Amino acid sequence: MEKTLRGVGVSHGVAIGPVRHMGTAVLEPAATQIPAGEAEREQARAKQAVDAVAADLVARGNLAGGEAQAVLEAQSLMAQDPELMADVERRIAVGSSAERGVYDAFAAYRALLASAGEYLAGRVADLDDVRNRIVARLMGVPMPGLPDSDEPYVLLARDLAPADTALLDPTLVLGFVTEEGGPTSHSAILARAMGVPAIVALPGATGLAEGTVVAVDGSSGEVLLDPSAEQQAELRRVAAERKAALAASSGPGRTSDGHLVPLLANVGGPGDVPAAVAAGAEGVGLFRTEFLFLDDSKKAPSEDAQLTAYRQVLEAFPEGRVVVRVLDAGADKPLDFLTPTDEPNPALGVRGLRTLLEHPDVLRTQLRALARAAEGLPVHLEVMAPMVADRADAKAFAEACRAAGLAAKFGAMVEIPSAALRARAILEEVEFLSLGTNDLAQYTFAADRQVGALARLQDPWQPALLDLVAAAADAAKAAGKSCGVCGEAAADPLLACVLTGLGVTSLSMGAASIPYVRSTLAKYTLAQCRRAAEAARAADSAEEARAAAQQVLSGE
Ligand SMILES: C=C(OP(=O)(O)O)C(=O)O
Ligand SMILES: [Mg+2]
Repeated sequence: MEKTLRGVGVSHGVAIGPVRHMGTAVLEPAATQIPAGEAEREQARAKQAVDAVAADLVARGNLAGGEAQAVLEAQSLMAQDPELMADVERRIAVGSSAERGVYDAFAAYRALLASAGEYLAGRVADLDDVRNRIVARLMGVPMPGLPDSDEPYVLLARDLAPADTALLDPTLVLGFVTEEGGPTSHSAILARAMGVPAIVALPGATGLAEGTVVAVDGSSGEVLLDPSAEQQAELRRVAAERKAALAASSGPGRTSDGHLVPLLANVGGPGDVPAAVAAGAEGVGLFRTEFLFLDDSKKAPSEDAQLTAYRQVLEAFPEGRVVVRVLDAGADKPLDFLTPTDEPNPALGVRGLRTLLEHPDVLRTQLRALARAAEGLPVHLEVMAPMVADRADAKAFAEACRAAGLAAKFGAMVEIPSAALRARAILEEVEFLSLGTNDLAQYTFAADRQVGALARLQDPWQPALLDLVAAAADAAKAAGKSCGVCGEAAADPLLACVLTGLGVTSLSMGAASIPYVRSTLAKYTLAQCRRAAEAARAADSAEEARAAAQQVLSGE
């Protein structure tokens, strides 16, 4: 294999460490019969695997402590259930292999649990996890799902779903490399939120052997295999220098001639707030509330649970601005209890605001929790709806906000081309716009944001996308209202200057990108940004637009 692989760098920085695969194996062992003479050996193998998994779960519980410890200890007891073990041994005695015996015995137990009332049925997922651990150990393959590692690693995956990424331990994941996904995929967004280097759309990434040491350069998109000690030292030195230079930039977002462009953070919950504050975010420009809903895909979190999470985020920015997006379920962020499963094309189906208008109780609970969370705080709360298509959508959302007694500004995300084209009408109903350039690119170019092969069309430098940004920003200016960008386009320092030139009034991004954008924006005047924007819009491709903007900015 080549020593250097190339993909699309989507989150800056350098990570060096061994790779661990996101396990994807379907753990159904073959149902072949074993000779009778091997039964005893297979039974011993099964017992050994069960004991090892049970001990491992207890050890992990001891490390984790708290509630997690109780869950892991309960799982360990499940693994060692005497009746379950007796069933495994019976199955092996009549010809099953150890792995198949475990698989079938757990299936029978699972059926019993599933039919034994709500509480026990809720334990089915825990049981499946125990079964997968034992079967994976017997088959000698990685566990499906997140890698089992106590050492920091670079995560390799075909792609990452929000449900996977919500469980990632930021102290263990040094960086991500995925085969699929574009710059706006959730793997990329999460990597930026965690501030770890990441590369997406790297064909063959999952072919790397488990444990291979790699150096991931999230700026260049390069993965170096087995880097020498000198190469590692050089990469670390360059990354540290870059970081120190960035740390030196501070203060509010502004051009060199003082035009203010507030730099806000994209967060998924209270856990992302410290990084946002540390990066000097002037507030939150996108609080993706769906991450609060991922813990239990069967129902929404209670009003009180939501209130606690919202309050924690609001309190972190006492005098600042916090823009909360109401639940954006569906398509790439499905929720069992809300998202239809029979849609031929979920990205074009009932998702975002459409889902909430079909489930007004969920919207009402969320808005009430937000209203209560903001009570008594000096924060400037703004609430916006995802996937607004037209004025009727904007009106329905504004009415729901008013009905919930929300003392906040109500806004609409512009992530469907129709909303950008008719921004003026939408602004009759709401007080601000926020451009979701990830979905706006997806719908403008009919290019699924999860498909790595279409990365060219998801590139936010596409002049057609810039035209739509300009249309929305112009309408907002005419109405005397604000129009921010909260899609990943805002995290690209050069593009951030172009967006400023197009008339965008704030930029919101993963916390780790804020210093990069701040230091680049501070180098140019508003007039230069405007000229760069004009040059980019006059181009015919994303590459030309980028080069044209670069030329304008570097030539002056
Ligand atoms: C900000 C956006 O929302 P999300 O990435 O969560 O769909 C967007 O679509 O640009
Ligand atoms: Mg979106």
